[in-house]
Amino acid sequence: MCGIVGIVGKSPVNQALYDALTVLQHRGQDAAGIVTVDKGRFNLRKDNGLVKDVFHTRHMLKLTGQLGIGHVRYPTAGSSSSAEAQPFYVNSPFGIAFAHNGNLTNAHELHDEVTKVSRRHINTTSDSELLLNIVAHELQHSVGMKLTPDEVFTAVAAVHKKIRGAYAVVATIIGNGMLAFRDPFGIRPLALGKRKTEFGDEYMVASESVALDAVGFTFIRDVAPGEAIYVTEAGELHTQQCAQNPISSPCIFEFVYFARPDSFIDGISVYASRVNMGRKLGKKIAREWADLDIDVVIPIPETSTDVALQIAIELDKPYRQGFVKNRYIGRTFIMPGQTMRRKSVRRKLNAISSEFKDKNVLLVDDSIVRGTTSEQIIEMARESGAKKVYFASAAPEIRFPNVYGIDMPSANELIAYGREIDEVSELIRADGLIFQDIQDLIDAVRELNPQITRFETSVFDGKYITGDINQAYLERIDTQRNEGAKTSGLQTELSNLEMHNMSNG
Ligand SMILES: O=P(O)(O)OC[C@H]1O[C@H](OP(=O)(O)OP(=O)(O)O)[C@H](O)[C@@H]1O
Ligand SMILES: NC(=O)CC[C@H](N)C(=O)O
Ligand SMILES: [Mg+2]
Repeated sequence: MCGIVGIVGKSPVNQALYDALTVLQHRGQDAAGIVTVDKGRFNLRKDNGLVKDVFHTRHMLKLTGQLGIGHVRYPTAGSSSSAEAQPFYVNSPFGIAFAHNGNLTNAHELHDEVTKVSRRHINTTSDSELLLNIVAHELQHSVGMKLTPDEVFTAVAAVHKKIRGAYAVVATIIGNGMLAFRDPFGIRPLALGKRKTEFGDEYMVASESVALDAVGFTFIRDVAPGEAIYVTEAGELHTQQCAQNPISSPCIFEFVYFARPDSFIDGISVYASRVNMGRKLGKKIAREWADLDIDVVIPIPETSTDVALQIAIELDKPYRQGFVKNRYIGRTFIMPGQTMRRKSVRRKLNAISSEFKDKNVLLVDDSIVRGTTSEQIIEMARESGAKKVYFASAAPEIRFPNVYGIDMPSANELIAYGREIDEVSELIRADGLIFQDIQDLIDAVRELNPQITRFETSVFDGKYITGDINQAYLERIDTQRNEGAKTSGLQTELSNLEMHNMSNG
């Protein structure tokens, strides 16, 4: 998952973009970037690293201008090279800088079209650079130096027809304004906000509403699936539905893991959805494990805490913080390699022995993906003297690869792939393992906005909402992006030109 943000302001936007990216950091820890527009020029700073490490005072001082966009990256295509950090740039038409959250599922076909038909140069292996060039190609049909909202929306409508997959996008177009749009299924989130100033209204889009809160913008609404938002440099807001058959189908994994609990996505409080997940899973545990002697419920920080507390309430058992999280280590699941992820679990979490000694503990996590966390945490609980260690997952078994912006390209790497629950339980060495039912997960989220009739749930049921995913595609992404490919160098570290990028020095 990546995080994107864009602001058309009435005063310098560099600090607000930076602050917004820091609260979107949980969506991508690999690279960060900001582009601002000032006097008809782009100022760009992007590099691998966390927001606080990428932007130093000397960069911030150069990021002048009242319009800009930003990105935090978690790679799902191409490599982790700094050359694939976003925003990306093309010089024609007008000069466009661009940031994307999601993953295109027809990138392979699009590459041929962009290079051979449009004769555009693609300098990286990132699907986002391709998407930028498709947007640029469609905007090329406009006339004159000032885009009309109609021309912008016609271009977005044409882009929707060409591309498949998940995309929430923000772009700045020199001399014109800021464009943002969301795919026709609304798989990835995008929120729109506004701030009133004495000089007029400022507009902002961001992956999560929490970014609006952090910089003092008021949430207006979610960008609708398929909709485009165009804000001119002067601050006029234009919106239009640009997709033919938009059907809201948000990614359910945003609610399980990705998003911050204080965000609202498509009218749903992420926090409330997690409390609901805890309520439903707690009831299932009470039903199916009635004879189990659980002494205490312990969350695996950080994302599962809201779920675990509600499970403890349902079971009428004490809730204790048995693990302390090192606040200086980021999320382990979105780290780029399995070696790094494995090492980080113990550096990140440490047990408070007294909470485990001679107790039967129920550990709760939001999800079990590769099993990296659960296996090590159960071992830590036992080392701390736990008698029995039971494990509950707020999400169902994850058995299918993700193709929409979550880096789970290979079924073989998923611990529940091809395995029954008791086999997974044995592998992670739990005394008992229980998963949320898929329908309960859907209900937990949907109850908070019944207008949404379906969710993107492919990692649990293998039903890919865009309808274009076949075995050949899954095999291709597996070969390109599985652990072996990443470590054997098949995914070459590009050291290509980082054009228009401020250096580290
Ligand atoms: O089965 P795995 O492959 O280990 O993946 C699942 C784990 O990874 C995530 O935690 P993470 O450390 O990324 O972030 P968090 O602090 O938000 O829980 C998630 O919350 C689970 O704990
Ligand atoms: N997680 C994402 O949204 C990734 C965006 C894009 N596919 C990239 O790899 O840079
Ligand atoms: Mg976790």
